[in-house]
Amino acid sequence: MKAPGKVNVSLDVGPLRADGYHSVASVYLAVSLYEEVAATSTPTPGITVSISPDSTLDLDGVDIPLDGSNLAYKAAAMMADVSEHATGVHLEITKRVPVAGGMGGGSADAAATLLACDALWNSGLSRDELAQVASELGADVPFSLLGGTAVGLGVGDELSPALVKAQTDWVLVAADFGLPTPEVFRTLDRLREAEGLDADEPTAVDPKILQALRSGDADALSRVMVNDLQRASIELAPGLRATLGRGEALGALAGIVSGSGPTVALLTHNPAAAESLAEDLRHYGLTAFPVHGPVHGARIISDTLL
Ligand SMILES: C[C@](O)(CO)[C@H](O)COP(=O)(O)OP(=O)(O)OC[C@H]1O[C@@H](n2ccc(N)nc2=O)[C@H](O)[C@@H]1O
Ligand SMILES: Nc1ncnc2c1ncn2[C@@H]1O[C@H](COP(=O)(O)OP(=O)(O)OP(=O)(O)O)[C@@H](O)[C@H]1O
Repeated sequence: MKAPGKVNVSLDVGPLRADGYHSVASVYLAVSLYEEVAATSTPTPGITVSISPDSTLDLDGVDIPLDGSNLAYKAAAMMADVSEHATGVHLEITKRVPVAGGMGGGSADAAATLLACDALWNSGLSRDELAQVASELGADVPFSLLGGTAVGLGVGDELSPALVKAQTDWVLVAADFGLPTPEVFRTLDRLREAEGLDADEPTAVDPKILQALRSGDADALSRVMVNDLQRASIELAPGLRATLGRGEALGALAGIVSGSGPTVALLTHNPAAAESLAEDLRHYGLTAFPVHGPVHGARIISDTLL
């Protein structure tokens, strides 16, 4: 199975709730950077996980747990609980999405694992039931199952698909460090508190963002994309400001920190512009991937469907 990473084209963050989460209003875009998960039955019961980085991703010094705290492991354990024919299972994850990068890489692993175990054990869960399990695993997991373009409300898990056929072309700049999502949210709360600002409850996304995405108008999109978490990510990693500036100086229409960061997403006019911007950024020693969106959510790998 493969599942995509995401960029939040807009992310409006409300106040901290009693459950430790923040309500959000976000436009999610699934992009063409995929995680892969192969699930195979094992003769002994239990769940094992192995990770093999794709050649495009440097995992040196990156800590990914292989035990019960791995999101893919958790996904398999939840599927085993509801599947009559569950067996032992080995999950082999091929990583391409930067780890702790704000692109929902672990969430993509979880989404791919849900489908892989569903197929392996014939769980009989409906797509809605799978989405329910997904939302128990994390705020971003339901979107990785769904893919495409969607508006996310609640904590990001209440999704409404947005009919977007037009493609937008981006360059993702991966950092050589991660940012823990909870710390980025906490930093935003702290910055707002220091300013004496009370965040409004987000209830809807700016319709201009969906209009720009639907018409594939990258210039219009570049004027309206926004991420409330960006300033918190920059507070924790001030070098991100330079990455955004570099991207724009080299011709990106606009740049945005993806989700909780530190990956930066740079918007371009077309695939050729994305290729050439990525090439230019590599000359500055940056890790840059040209991608496009929207792409499909978690699904069986088939080259003809790429
Ligand atoms: C930043 C985003 O990636 C934007 O799509 C998501 O909001 C984060 O989604 P995620 O990583 O799947 O988040 P989870 O694993 O569910 O939550 C991790 C932690 O992030 C914080 N969190 C997450 C989502 C949210 N709406 N409000 C939060 O405050 C909470 O501290 C939570 O304990
Ligand atoms: N399958 C997994 N892949 C990567 N990290 C995982 C996985 N399972 C658990 N983790 C842990 O979760 C942390 C965040 O992982 P992930 O790559 O999903 O972050 P992220 O992309 O920033 O998430 P999001 O955008 O959803 O906030 C990692 O630092 C790692 O310790």
